[in-house]
Amino acid sequence: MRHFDLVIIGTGSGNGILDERFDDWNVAIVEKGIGPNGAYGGTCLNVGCIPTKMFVHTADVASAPDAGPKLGVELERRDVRWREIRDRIFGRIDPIAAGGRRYRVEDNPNVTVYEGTGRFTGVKQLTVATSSGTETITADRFVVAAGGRPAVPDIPGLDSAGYHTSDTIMRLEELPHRLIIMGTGFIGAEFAHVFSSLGVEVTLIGRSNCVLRSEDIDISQRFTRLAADQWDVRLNRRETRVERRGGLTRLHLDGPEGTEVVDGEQLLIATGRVPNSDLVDAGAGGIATDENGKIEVDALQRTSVEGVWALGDISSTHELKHVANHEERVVQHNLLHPDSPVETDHRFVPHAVFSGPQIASVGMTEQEAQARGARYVTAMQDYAGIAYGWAMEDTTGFAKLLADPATGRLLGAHIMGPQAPTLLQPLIQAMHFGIDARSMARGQYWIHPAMPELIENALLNLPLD
Ligand SMILES: Cc1cc2nc3c(=O)[nH]c(=O)nc-3n(C[C@H](O)[C@H](O)[C@H](O)COP(=O)(O)OP(=O)(O)OC[C@H]3O[C@@H](n4cnc5c(N)ncnc54)[C@H](O)[C@@H]3O)c2cc1C
Ligand SMILES: NC(=O)c1ccc[n+]([C@@H]2O[C@H](COP(=O)([O-])OP(=O)(O)OC[C@H]3O[C@@H](n4cnc5c(N)ncnc54)[C@H](O)[C@@H]3O)[C@@H](O)[C@H]2O)c1
Repeated sequence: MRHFDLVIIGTGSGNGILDERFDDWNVAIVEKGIGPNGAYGGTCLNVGCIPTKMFVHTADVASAPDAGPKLGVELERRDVRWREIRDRIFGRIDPIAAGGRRYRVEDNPNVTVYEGTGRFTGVKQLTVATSSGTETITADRFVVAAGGRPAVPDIPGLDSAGYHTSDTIMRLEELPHRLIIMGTGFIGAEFAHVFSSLGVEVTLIGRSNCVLRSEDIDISQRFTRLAADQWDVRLNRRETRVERRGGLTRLHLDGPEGTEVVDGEQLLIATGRVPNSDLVDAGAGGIATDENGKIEVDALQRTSVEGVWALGDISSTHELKHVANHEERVVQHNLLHPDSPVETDHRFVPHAVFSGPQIASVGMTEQEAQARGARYVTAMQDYAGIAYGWAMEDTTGFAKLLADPATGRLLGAHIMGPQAPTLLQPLIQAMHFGIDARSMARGQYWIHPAMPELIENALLNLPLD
């Protein structure tokens, strides 16, 4: 049985742990391969953040004609060359994944890469099934960075009818005329924007009464209205059955007005993700998981087994790449410096939804502030009320801030509209570094007439004590 100083399971954020400081460590990396091609490098690079945002940018360009008429410009989207779009994106990504694999396999003499699924078969003992057989390895330290996978609901007929998830939808051979998307969270909202901008008719199915229901109430209500203007949005629905007939997938639903059927050439399931703790058989390794299957970690990212760390989607409540990367840096430090460990900082975790419009958020939503009994005031600022908003003729975007009225400290910030993620960044900075709203608004210049004036005005609108 080969024994290592360190075994890392998963090459998403886990891959980033190793640098030259580990050159004299004997390390094994275990990776089963992700996506349709069994790629190296995890979700974000191959089937997540990066390709989706490359499609989103293309979609934004493709939807530019929609903004023309109100500015007195008539534009036309004449042709969408789907295969060219797809192949440009994966023509860039696939070689990066292959290069990452090659680097570890060929250029890291201290690293052994096992290409197969690893399952714990004892405490600090992993059995890996590779194409050349099964091998059991042990190590002083393990990092479990095995991420998650799309959750697929149990609906009669779904398996035989066939479906896509975010792992496969971006590699379609042809654009469908109609696409059904099940799930109104991040992935549903982003792919609805991507495909509708490329000319596909999108039907979006949700169980609750709004789209992006975890967002601040004002954001999700406004977004739900805007979604219904662009897509066939069906809320408060339950799926009862799926069938495939005559080249179409037919989804049977129960809703407020009884039963109904929607159809489309393709069906995308976007109903959340499940952690891969079952795939690694965390339990057999003595590693405690919670009721959602997430590996339990403390502030140092340690699991219930001494010498076993976990990071990213398999353990974090925030399924976001910047969080996985932060946790990876914490684990890296703690492996290298066991006598002076550092803690993960999850105080102000931002996120963005790259849909149409874009959304970005950090800190408390108003409903969370109410539930926690926090003392807070709010301020709203429409894009329509700033000079750059006039230039864009924006009528729907806004920023909403929550702050402590006594200290002026920001509690939450939520933006919906053009460049929302970029506009949010200074507010994240203010929250991290404890800059109060008044100092932030009046302690610096704001470029005129640029979009961040949205933030300046929102800050000034806060009714502080
Ligand atoms: C469509 C989509 C879009 C996204 N967009 C964004 C975005 O814009 N911004 C953002 O911040 N986040 C985004 N995310 C989330 C982000 O991709 C994840 O939070 C992040 O990639 C998680 O990284 P990780 O290292 O925890 O896991 P992963 O990157 O998933 O890595 C886990 C690796 O472990 C391997 N593995 C699993 N089980 C085993 C096993 N038993 N043996 C061997 N190997 C195993 C897997 O093959 C995988 O390669 C998106 C996710 C999706 C699905
Ligand atoms: N821009 C980004 O940062 C980004 C983009 C994509 C994904 N992600 C990450 O990936 C995670 C997964 O994305 P997601 O959109 O799949 O999950 P999500 O949790 O955002 O949304 C899933 C939605 O599906 C609903 N749902 C569950 N079962 C359903 C069913 N049977 N029928 C209809 N709806 C159902 C849920 O109620 C929820 O609203 C996100 O939570 C996010 O952390 C991030």
